[in-house]
Amino acid sequence: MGEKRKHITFEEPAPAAGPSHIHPSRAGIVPQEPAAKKSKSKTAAKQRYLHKKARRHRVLVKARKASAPKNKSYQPNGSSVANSETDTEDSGSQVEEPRIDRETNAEAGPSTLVRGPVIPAEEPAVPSKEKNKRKIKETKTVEAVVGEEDSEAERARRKLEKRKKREERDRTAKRERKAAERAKKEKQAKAEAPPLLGPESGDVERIPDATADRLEDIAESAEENEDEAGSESEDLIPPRPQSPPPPTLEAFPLPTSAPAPDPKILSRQGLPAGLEDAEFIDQDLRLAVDQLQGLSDDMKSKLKKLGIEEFFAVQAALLPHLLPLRLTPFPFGKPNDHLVSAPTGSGKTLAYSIPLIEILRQRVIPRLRALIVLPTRDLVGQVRETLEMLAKGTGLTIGSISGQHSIAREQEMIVADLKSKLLGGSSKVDILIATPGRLIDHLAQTPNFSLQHLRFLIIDEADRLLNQSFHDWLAKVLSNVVPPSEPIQLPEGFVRDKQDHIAQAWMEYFGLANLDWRGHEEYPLPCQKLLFSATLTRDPSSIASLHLRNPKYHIVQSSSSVPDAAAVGESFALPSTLTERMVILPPAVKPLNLIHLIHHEAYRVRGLIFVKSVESVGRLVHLLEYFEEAWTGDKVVVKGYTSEMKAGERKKLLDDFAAGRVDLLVCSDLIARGMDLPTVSHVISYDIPLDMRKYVHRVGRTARAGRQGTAWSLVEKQEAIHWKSMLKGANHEKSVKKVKIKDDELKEYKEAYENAMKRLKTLYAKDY
Ligand SMILES: Nc1ncnc2c1ncn2[C@@H]1O[C@H](COP(=O)(O)OP(=O)(O)OP(=O)(O)O)[C@@H](O)[C@H]1O
Repeated sequence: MGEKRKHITFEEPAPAAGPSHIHPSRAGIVPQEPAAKKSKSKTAAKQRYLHKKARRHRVLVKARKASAPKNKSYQPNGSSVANSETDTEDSGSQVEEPRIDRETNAEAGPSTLVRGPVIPAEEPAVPSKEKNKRKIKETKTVEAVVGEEDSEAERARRKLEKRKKREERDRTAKRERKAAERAKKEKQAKAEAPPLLGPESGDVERIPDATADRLEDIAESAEENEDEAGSESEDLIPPRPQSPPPPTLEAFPLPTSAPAPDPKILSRQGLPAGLEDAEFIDQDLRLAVDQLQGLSDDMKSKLKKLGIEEFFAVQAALLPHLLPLRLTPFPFGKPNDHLVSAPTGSGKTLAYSIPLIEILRQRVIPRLRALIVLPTRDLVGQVRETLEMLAKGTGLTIGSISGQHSIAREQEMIVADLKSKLLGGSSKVDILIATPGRLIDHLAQTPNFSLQHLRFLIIDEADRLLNQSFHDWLAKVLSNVVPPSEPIQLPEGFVRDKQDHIAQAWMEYFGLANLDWRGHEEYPLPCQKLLFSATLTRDPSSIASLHLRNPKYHIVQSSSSVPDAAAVGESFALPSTLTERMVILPPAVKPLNLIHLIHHEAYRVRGLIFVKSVESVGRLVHLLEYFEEAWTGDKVVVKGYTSEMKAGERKKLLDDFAAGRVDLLVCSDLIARGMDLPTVSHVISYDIPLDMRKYVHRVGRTARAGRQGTAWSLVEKQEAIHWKSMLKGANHEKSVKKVKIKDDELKEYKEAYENAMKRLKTLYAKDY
């Protein structure tokens, strides 16, 4: 490359006559060869190269001008030009022309120019390559001058000038854009860059980014101009050194909400210590009845008679905690309270019934020592049956108060002495099963009904009961568990026995009755609280009101589900033997789809159909009955089960259902919770449940005690979003499979269905 340049430079001064002002050795010129020897094409190439070089030279000159002191602008030939000619960018191209003219006129002809610029003495030494460039530039200038005499050339020049101006404007805009970007980058770098290391640390001194960028820009502009090789006389005005534009005002930060508190922390707030660390129990855990320590032989044989050979997970986990305890925990220890969350049908009833019987059977005199609270009358009846089976032969008495009988009748059943005023109360029963409403009634109205001897307080379906106030039933119960320290009014002849309020029987049994308790620390209440549900709440506000003592939290769930002990609210666990399906459909085709499911899916098996209201129960039962009458195929027996029916009627219906005399029960959520109907193989939510908790309890009426079961949900199209988000919120969306029932599958039922619909319309038209 260097060699080539030498050749070009050598040829350049050829047309010039007269002495050169530059010494050949300074300009890097080698002795001249005859021009005739060069080929034409080579000459053209050289010419183009010279143009290019000349342009570069002008760039350099202008850059110097821009950086020269104000009063004196740089002239390649060393002369001064008035500032007015040079201090605007636009004037840059104009400057070039007068200079050329002046040079042409002032100097003695082109030959003077060919000699090239005279480098002022004070100028720093210019490298020989640079000198070559200057020489080439001068050659170019001569050509321009000659061309100017030609009018065509003049027009071309003006055109060129215009173009140059336009391009200059573009370049200026680009430079400004770049300057703004650079300023932004600098600012960012300043904010982010670690402090620069000093030279003493061995680092190479860094060029400030801004300077480096600036140099890059100049080089880039030059490159851009070089790329425009076709342009005859490109005149690049180098960008003026610019100070970075003033920083733009920073925008005010957008308001941001404070980060949400960690749910784990939230869940712990207000929770008694011990509830943070739940014990997770695999649903598949089993324990042989014979292997359980502390179980009486009597109980073992009873269980075996009931067909129970091994304990389910919830029982295997809880019984070892409860059985070793005694009738009187004090002074042998303070019993822990327990919260148990286990799937529907997993055997929670036996998990608390067995220890209750095993511990209370040690008692000498009857006192009310266990209270079980349940939300519905039906459940009270169901649990009572279980306890009576287990209590046979122990001498323990089971009672229930749920409004099934009058209050007077119930009083007679549960209290031994209704007349005397007894500080320790009087009880006919050892275990009482109650609904909260009726319990409050008895606390307020029944003489000698006292909870002060309670050894166990059991709340089944705890999430529902804790969420319902029932005249503040829980606070009232808890205040009655604590015996009054002083009797308000003693009946005549009543002698106050200060130990009376602490279950005299066990005090005597352990030789504690005659102890002088003065000066002793108040002994702890023996009442142990056990809470159960398939959807147990851990809402701190509900839990706090229970005043739990050293509580332990047990969660039974399938091994595949991810345990989240710190999850706020409820934990949902469904039976692993449950199959879940959903059909998303327009409301108009719901009845026909239901009919298809009944006959295709659930035919000859027991099923529950849940609807949203008592009124809906009646209407759907009518429709299905009419359909079955019109239907020529196999028939199913459908009945409604509502709270409006008498207790006896309901009981009879459940018996018929259990015996297979009724195939399907259309019901509201009345029997969604806790009811143990072993023959239910299908649950159909004709109207979807409003929340996940209700869903879990509904579908939990099937797939109980390890049996298989299927749950169908008919979801109307407009409900689909809510439905899906409900499942998603409980992390359950993948468990419910979506199914589409094709029109073809419905065809066969259409005639009978239309017939039934006509009759239904006639019936309801009569009613209104
Ligand atoms: N170890 C066992 N072996 C066999 N069957 C059992 C065992 N334990 C309980 N069962 C039976 O399982 C069924 C369901 O039990 P239970 O009603 O106690 O369930 P649950 O957990 O209370 O359900 P829900 O949450 O719906 O109230 C009952 O019929 C019961 O007799």
